[in-house]
Amino acid sequence: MTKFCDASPEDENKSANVNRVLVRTTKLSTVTIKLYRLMIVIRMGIFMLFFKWRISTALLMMSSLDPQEASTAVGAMCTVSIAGELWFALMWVLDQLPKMQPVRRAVDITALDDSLLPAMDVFVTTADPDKEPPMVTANTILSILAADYPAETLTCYVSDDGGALLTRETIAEAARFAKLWVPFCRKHGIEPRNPEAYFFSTGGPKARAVTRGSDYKGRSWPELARDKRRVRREYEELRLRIDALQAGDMRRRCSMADGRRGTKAEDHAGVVQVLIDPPSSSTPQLGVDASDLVDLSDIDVRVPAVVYMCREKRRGRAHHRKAGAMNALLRASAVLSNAPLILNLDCDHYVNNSQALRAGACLMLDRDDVAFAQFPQRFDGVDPADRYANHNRVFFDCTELGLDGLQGPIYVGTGCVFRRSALYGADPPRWRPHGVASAAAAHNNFGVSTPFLGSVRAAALNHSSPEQRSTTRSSPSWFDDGAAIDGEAAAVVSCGYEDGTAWGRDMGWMYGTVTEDVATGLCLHRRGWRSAYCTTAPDAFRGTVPINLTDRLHQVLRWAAGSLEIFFSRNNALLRPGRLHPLQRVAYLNTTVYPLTSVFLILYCVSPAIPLLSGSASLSMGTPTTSTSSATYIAFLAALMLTLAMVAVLEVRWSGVTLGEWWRNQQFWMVSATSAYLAAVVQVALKVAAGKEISFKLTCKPKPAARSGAAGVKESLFAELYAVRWTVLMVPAAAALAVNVVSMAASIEGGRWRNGPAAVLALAFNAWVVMHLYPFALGLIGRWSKTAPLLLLVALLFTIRLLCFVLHLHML
Ligand SMILES: O=c1ccn([C@@H]2O[C@H](COP(=O)(O)OP(=O)(O)O[C@H]3O[C@H](CO)[C@@H](O)[C@H](O)[C@H]3O)[C@@H](O)[C@H]2O)c(=O)[nH]1
Ligand SMILES: [Mn+2]
Repeated sequence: MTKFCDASPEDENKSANVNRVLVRTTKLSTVTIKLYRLMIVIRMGIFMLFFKWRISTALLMMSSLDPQEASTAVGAMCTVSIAGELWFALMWVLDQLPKMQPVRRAVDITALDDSLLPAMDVFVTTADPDKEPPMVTANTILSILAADYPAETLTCYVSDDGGALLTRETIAEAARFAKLWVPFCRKHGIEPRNPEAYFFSTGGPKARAVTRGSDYKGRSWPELARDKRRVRREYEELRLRIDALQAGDMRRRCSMADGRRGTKAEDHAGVVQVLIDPPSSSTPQLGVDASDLVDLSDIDVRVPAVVYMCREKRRGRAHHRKAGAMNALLRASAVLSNAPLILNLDCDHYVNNSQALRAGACLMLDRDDVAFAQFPQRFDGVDPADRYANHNRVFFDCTELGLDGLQGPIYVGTGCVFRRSALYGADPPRWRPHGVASAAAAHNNFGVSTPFLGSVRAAALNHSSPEQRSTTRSSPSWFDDGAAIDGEAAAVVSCGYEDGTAWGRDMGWMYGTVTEDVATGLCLHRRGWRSAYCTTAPDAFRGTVPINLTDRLHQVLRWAAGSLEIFFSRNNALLRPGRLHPLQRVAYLNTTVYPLTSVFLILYCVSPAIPLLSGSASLSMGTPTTSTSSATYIAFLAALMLTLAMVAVLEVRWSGVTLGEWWRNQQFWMVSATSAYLAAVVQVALKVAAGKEISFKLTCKPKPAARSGAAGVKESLFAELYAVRWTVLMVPAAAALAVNVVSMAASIEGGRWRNGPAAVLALAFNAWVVMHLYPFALGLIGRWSKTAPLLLLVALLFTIRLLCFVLHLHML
């Protein structure tokens, strides 16, 4: 019960009306972290020595070259390879520096005072029911409605960017089922509150249903089995109904020759429709004993409000993808519930821990300069080997923790709680010494809607006086004037609303990039806001991932292209730093330039082949110094590799990521850097040079039936992915290594190696590449038809890379 127990200057702006510590922040300062920092510094030192040596030898070699020889080719080659090495070193430094001061935050939700809990609007985005199964969306909505948050302060907004009747009907069905599901969850305190995950245990290892009495948190343990059976039967009926809706939708589309979804998705009217009205008062409404179903006497049966939104879209008008949808949601929700906190979830990310919303609220109440609290993204249905590095653990468990020690984690889309006032372009309190700016007066920034401007004023007021946090509605009573308010809500989602305003530029979610998340977070950080990272156990939210290589590479491509778009926009982190912490700026620079690595990587690999092909410079650029410089080079490389490995091991130790996960990350980095990143560079080059817009290819979400948790699932579920087991794939890898060993042995002459060190290094490198090739080999077998051309291209690049690297060594 101590107040501000770790009172550092950072804690000074804690909210005054919190009398217990909501959030405890610990700086990691173990021996491991100290060693980690030391190793990073040592490795940077080695880099300096290496480059000093590398550049001076290159200059020396060029000056000693016979001018008859085509020294331009040699010069170009040296330049390219040194530039490559410099770039790789720079990228490593940019990646490591922001990770040097990680912190961990633990929230204490029991310290929350329910009466101070701010209202929360949850935004769910959907775009295409063909790629995003309606059943997945329905489950997400149900998990939100059943979350442990006061029903009268929670509202679920669902955006339907496809303008599909199917989506609207699905949400309506889910809303109907919620009247049973939500009280059932409350009665028995079950977890997770996503029916599919609860009944069919698809939620991964930690998210299994309560099966032991000791874990039971509800009120009538003996009744659980009976109630569960009945609710499950209802749920299965819901599934059938939604399947029938989907089948009907299919028939409808088939009967209309040109009435495909594509045309409707890009051209439809705006709709805002309240599907469940907000519960009227804050006193729990108790249920009755409906003996044929579930006994709900003494259970609060109120269900949070549900609002369906489909913003207007017209052909030829930019709709700005997810960012546009989020901004429309921001305005529509302002007119209706105007909650000070906003949670953003993609339609496939459900609430896995019913306390997650409270955890988010803790972080926001703890400090008033936090614009958003990002949760780690966790996923179901990833194959146990995580071949495509879908879990992205190094990012979520190292990078984001490191950033939290600076100015806060990067916003990466789904699973993030926002402060509404921050999204309206307001400065954080520290930079606003003279009270709230009368931003709401600026019509030209916000657009013209009287109720909306009123809500902005209410939100600003709310931000300055925390005691009235939970009552912020712009109108005295929500939906008093139902029809008028609905009409106004529809007006703020019309496609012309944003014309001539600051939406997408200084307000709301940012436009101009396909990764609106990174850009939006960057803009908030630049204004001086900070963010916080919120890890919970069990995982707060869980989502789905692309399960085949094609979809995964498309996703990586979109992220890479979006990042580069930010780099080449007015949001460039280097040119417009604003109030960014210097290391935060480094982190943003890293997140926006990384795809360029592919260019250096490929040039680096191909450059040694150029003189070979042109025949200008002989392979033996040999000078008497060959063997010594080759040995020095190898010594440097060995030191750099060794320190890299040590940094990795230490990183793995402090963060709790496994070495396997770290390795998978490296592997998939190699895969992406030689394929998707290069494509992203080309896309962005086309955009910068010719104004060709980058498209947003929606990720396909697997259907619930195909989804499965990582633990205890038989591998047969991944039949398509696992045509061949890993062990079998060891064979070609071992063969490749054997070939190398033999060729190395063959290079022994008279008891001495010709070019021995180079051969050893080539061997090691070969082993490395072969290991990276693993995921490809697996993908190739699993998905031959769809990914073959792509895979062949990448495999070709790899081969070139391998050959060139070996040649490169021999040329030194
Ligand atoms: O025009 C569009 C396109 C997409 N979406 C929604 O945006 C979300 C993300 O799309 P998805 O295809 O699932 O992309 P992912 O790569 O899986 O998503 C990650 O990366 C995106 C940025 O590229 C972020 O927007 C997401 O929040 C983040 O989870 C989904 O809910 C979509 O329904 C829309 O609402 N309108
Ligand atoms: Mn997604």
